[in-house]
Amino acid sequence: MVQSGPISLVEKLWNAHKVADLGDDTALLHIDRLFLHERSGGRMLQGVASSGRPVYDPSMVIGTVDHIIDTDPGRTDRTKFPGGPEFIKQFRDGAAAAGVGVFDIDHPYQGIVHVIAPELGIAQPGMTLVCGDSHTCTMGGIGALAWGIGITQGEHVLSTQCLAVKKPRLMRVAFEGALLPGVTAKDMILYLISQYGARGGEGAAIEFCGSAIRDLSCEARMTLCNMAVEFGAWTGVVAPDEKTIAFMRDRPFSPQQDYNQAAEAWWLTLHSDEGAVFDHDIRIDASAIAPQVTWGTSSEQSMGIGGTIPDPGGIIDPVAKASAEKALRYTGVVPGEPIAGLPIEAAFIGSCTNSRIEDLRAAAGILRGRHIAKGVKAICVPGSTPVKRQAEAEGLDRIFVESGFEWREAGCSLCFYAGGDSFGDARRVISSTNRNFENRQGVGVRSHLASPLTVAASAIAGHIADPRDYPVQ
Ligand SMILES: CC(C)[C@H](C(=O)O)[C@@H](O)C(=O)O
Ligand code: SF4
Repeated sequence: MVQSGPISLVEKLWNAHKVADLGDDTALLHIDRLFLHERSGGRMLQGVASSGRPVYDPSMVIGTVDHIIDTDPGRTDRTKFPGGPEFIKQFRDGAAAAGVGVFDIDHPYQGIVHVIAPELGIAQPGMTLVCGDSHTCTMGGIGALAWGIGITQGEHVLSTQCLAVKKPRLMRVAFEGALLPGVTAKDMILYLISQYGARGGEGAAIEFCGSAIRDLSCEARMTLCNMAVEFGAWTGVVAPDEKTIAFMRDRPFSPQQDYNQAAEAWWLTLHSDEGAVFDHDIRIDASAIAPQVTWGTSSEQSMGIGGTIPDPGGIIDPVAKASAEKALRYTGVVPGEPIAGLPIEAAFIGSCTNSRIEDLRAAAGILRGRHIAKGVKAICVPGSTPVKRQAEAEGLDRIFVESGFEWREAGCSLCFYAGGDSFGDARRVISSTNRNFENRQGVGVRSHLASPLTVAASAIAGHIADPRDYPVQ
């Protein structure tokens, strides 16, 4: 990375956290916050405990339960996930022994780790944030350098509050122009991945910029950065601006009183300098993006809602061709068939991609005064208990329930089937989540990724539908 002259946002964040140069393009970075969840956090805590080392600073480590817990109303610790109660107990015991706080199942701040961290103001612009979870990059949406780590790296952070990190290559993705109505941040990122491939951003730190990014809310920027990892990237980040400052104000753990002015002034310096150099530049015309929906088993197998299923016969690369054929077999769709109109049996709104309050408001706008199609199993899982409470205060839960959706407790839930939950007999699901891999949402379940608007419209129609055909009423 360039170290003098104009520098990029990512370099500024990098330099502000550099403790030492380790050579070989690697630096020791200070880590501001480590987040733990019960799926990977218990093992990190256990690893450190068995090594006999203390946790360096437990107050910089924050735990929550989200992955394995049930989301049914009235849930208890007796999760449906096989072995789940033991997993949860190991996490709780490890956290208690290390002095690490956990937003547990009945805590008002409980929720999906990437949703609660910014909403509570624990994740802040300019910070380095890590978690044993690939979607940690979500928090780049508020201008933090945030990335997923493995168990061993988590143990290093627990013991030292530092991590050795190889410098990523720098990529800039500019979305210029205005989005069309009915098009969201989810559509932007699916479009990007469909154009450049699921490895298009491999290993990169991506700065998302341009007028269409400035126009997005902070929550939408988080949706976009959430799926940077589905583009193969190390992380994604958006420079903080006045919207970020407004978003951060008065959150339970955001800088208060004397500190907030200094913090805000610093946050506004966190942008790429004019003339900063990037290894790769991509420019996207935002007005060319239609609502997206995936047809295959990779996020790159995505297309505009008006499109038809591609014919793998036209693919020259034999590997890509074989993978498209395999995806078609799994998802049971036919080349040449329009994607809109494909019957669905289930609809899911939730996950760290699209379960924040703005997502629920947007979906409820479409569902209000309408009912989902007969035979569709539809489930809404708010991303956090605070999101759930807020939605209930606004009456959104009533709209979901009256339209035929189940209204759940917060967690990852059917995003990855780890709660041991299922869509019942339903096989084809339209889902606001981020991964459509084989068996991701249940054995044999075919997942079509889309925005919450498209999920809501499709649930009403009983088939994959264009949200623009369902105006807010
Ligand atoms: C269980 C966890 C480690 C995993 C991840 O890293 O992303 C999960 O959140 C997922 O989305 O597949
Ligand atoms: S909501 Fe889904 S993608 Fe996000 S952390 Fe949970 S399991 Fe992973």
